[in-house]
Amino acid sequence: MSPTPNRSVLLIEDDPVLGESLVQRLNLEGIRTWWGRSAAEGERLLRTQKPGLIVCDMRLPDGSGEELLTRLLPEVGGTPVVVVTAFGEVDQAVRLIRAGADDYIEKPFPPQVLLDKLRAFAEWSPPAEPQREGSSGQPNMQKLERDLERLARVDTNVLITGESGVGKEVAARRLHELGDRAEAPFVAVNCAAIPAELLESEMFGHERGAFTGAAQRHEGFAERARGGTLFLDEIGEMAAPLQAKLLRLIQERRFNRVGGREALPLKARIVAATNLDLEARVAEGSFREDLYYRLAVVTLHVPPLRERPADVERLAQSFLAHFASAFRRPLPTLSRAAQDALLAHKWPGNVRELKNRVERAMVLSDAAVIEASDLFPGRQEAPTPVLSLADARDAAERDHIRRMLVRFGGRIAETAQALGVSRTTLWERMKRLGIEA
Ligand SMILES: Nc1ncnc2c1ncn2[C@@H]1O[C@H](COP(=O)(O)OP(=O)(O)OP(=O)(O)O)[C@@H](O)[C@H]1O
Repeated sequence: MSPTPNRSVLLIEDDPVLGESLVQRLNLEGIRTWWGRSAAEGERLLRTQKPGLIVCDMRLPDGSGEELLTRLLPEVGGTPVVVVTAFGEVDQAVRLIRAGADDYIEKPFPPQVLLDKLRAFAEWSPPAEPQREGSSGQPNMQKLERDLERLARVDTNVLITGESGVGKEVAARRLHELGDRAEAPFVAVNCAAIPAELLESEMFGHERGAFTGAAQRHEGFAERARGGTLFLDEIGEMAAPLQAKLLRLIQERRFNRVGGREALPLKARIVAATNLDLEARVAEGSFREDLYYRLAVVTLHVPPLRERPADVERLAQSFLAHFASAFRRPLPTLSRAAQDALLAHKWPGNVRELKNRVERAMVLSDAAVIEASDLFPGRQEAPTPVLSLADARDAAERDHIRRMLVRFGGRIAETAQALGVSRTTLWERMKRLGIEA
């Protein structure tokens, strides 16, 4: 019988913000965590507990993590050790890996990175999750849907990342609707669109007479969100002075209206989103590290549309239905060439671009069938390549199998059934045609 995996962590880390967000996140995953805030405390915990993994920062108030680990590594037996280094101090980690540590992480990093490392150690592999139909039947979107359902039940801050137009705000709204806060307001703030000098009074509100022109008391976004969700979009664009105020809001869950003496409680949950590389911003000093750790207790990544071909088809159909109803006309269909063109496109503007293209096609054409040229006007038809009959047959077969795999979310058994062949035949055909599962 294989031993039960020891899902527990000893964290030796003196930074209260990083430590707290890691402990919170690990607990959320059901992983028992001991937190030593100094080298001495870490050593005591190591001798009294039996952690399944040790995560140790290199700079500790009462000594260096390197000294601690060099001394203790011979004693930890097979327990994996992950070293946390400051940005740009990788050589120290390399020395420790030579001395027996198993891996390292460079600061700043969101808690998810640590979880991924944990999973990478074989005994940490999480129990297999049941396959369920999510929003699209594709593994990455199923995972997003599952994460949203799970996170809707807790109150942790969430940072949603992904390219522009992938649906970060849609994900944040879904998180809001799935949880207990659904009846309360969802207040979205575009941190990049509001001028820096107005953002404070817009975010926290102001008292009457707080500044010239403040004729009335004004409720800010934090107050208007009540017990709902305060969604901070484009958080990476927030100016430094406001970052400090937001940190206070998150830490103390209190805020003052501009010109107000009374501290008001923050009742809303904070969900932030960014399409920038926030870790890089932290490393270059334009985004506060402590604020980053507070916001990114859980990071959810929404993949780009080009990695979700089944969503291209599903969303295109739903936008056709949406605009047909908005324009009060019968639901058009997509020609075969239009479907192919949608799947071949790289979608730099993601779902927003798809929505715009479908809307424009329906404005330009009131035919019952939408053609590729309606979706991609001005695009040159590719000249027909010269192919042998055998190669043309292979190309058509390859395209068709790929499309059916997309339609059935990559599930071989269902795809084979729809194609009227056995699973073995499908596997063989895919191998011959160079199609990846
Ligand atoms: N799953 C979806 N279903 C229907 N519409 C969607 C979906 N995802 C995104 N959209 C639509 O695509 C557009 C962009 O979505 P959204 O604003 O959520 O993206 P975003 O990632 O927050 O973009 P940005 O980074 O530019 O703020 C919106 O019009 C939204 O309604």
